[in-house]
Amino acid sequence: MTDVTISLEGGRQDSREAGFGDYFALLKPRVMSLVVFTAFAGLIVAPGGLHPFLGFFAILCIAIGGGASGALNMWYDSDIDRVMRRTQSRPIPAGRVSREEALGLGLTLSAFAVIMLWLATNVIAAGLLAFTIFFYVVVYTMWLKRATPQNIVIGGAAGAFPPMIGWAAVTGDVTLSSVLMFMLIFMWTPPHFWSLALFMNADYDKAKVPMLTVTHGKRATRNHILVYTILLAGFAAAMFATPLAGWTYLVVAVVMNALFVRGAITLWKRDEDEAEADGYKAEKAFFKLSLAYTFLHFMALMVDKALFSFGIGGPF
Ligand code: HEM
Ligand SMILES: CC(C)=CCC/C(C)=C/CC/C(C)=C/COP(=O)(O)OP(=O)(O)O
Repeated sequence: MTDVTISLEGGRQDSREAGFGDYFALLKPRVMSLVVFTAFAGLIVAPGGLHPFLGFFAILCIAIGGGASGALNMWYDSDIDRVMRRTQSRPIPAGRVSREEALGLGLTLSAFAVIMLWLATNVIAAGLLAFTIFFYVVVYTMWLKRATPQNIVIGGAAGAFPPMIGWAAVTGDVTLSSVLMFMLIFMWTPPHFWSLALFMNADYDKAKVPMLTVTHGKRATRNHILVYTILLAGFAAAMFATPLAGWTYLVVAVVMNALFVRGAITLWKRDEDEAEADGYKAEKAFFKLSLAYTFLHFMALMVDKALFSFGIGGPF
């Protein structure tokens, strides 16, 4: 373990020796938990089956690959992370892990995860994992994030691939059903992130990251959240008419989309004085709801798959 004591302007300097927890934090474990869960859902709802050991190993590879992409994101973004309050105590800006170590860890784990997934399952799943890491690190982090307020709309595709990877690990292909799961996350990402940006705007402003809240203001961001949430609700409802979804999905989709649209309308109606006065309560609640939204939709798809296998429900 290395003791890094470089001086980093703005970062919260911490010269204690780096421990396992610091290297683990580089993998963005909290965010990746939902990424891994959606990959797991893709694997479960795919037709056919994988030996439980191989299935577990495939999910482990996706988790390692996702974590590695988080480390590469932190390697490249250490200058931004040093400026933003939310990210200042991450291992690199805090001075506990060097950029070189994060780069080395990210590249090694990426290669390991892709090769192992290939050996354990197939080239399509491994290729998708490699492409996802590339998309998050190169397309989103290195290019779009600092270039355009559409950064997360396009870059969000990276976070939408994991269920496709899980599906491909079982079937070895990319089909309409796996693309539908991709689309659900792809359309969910903008409301998920922009609600957070509403109460984290000062950070992005300070770091000069062109998030929509910075370039077009919070009013425009609230309008965008509403439009994307309505589009998402339409798409989520239409997914009921596909063989992937059953009655559990329908119930979850109706409840969660009603709540999500209601939340988006609440955010749309609020002005900044009101939001500041109550500490962005509604925005924070909407962000939390966004996490439950994805978790429950994918959970419902898995429950329906189990019910189908008992002959209950059956594809619509
Ligand atoms: C480009 C797309 C995305 C952007 C820009 C984005 C941005 C963010 C940010 C800035 C946070 C706060 C992170 C922190 O804790 O420091 C966050 C939290 C989170 N995101 Fe996303 N996100 C994206 C896509 C996703 C995807 C695809 C998933 C999973 C399917 C996801 C799951 C989560 C979770 C679970 C948290 C909460 C972590 C916690 O408990 O602190 N995000 N997101
Ligand atoms: C399997 C695999 C490779 C999965 C990757 C999934 C993926 C791309 C998730 C995106 C999640 C995320 C935290 C984006 C944050 O944006 P940011 O990096 O701008 O956030 P930050 O400010 O917290 O660093």
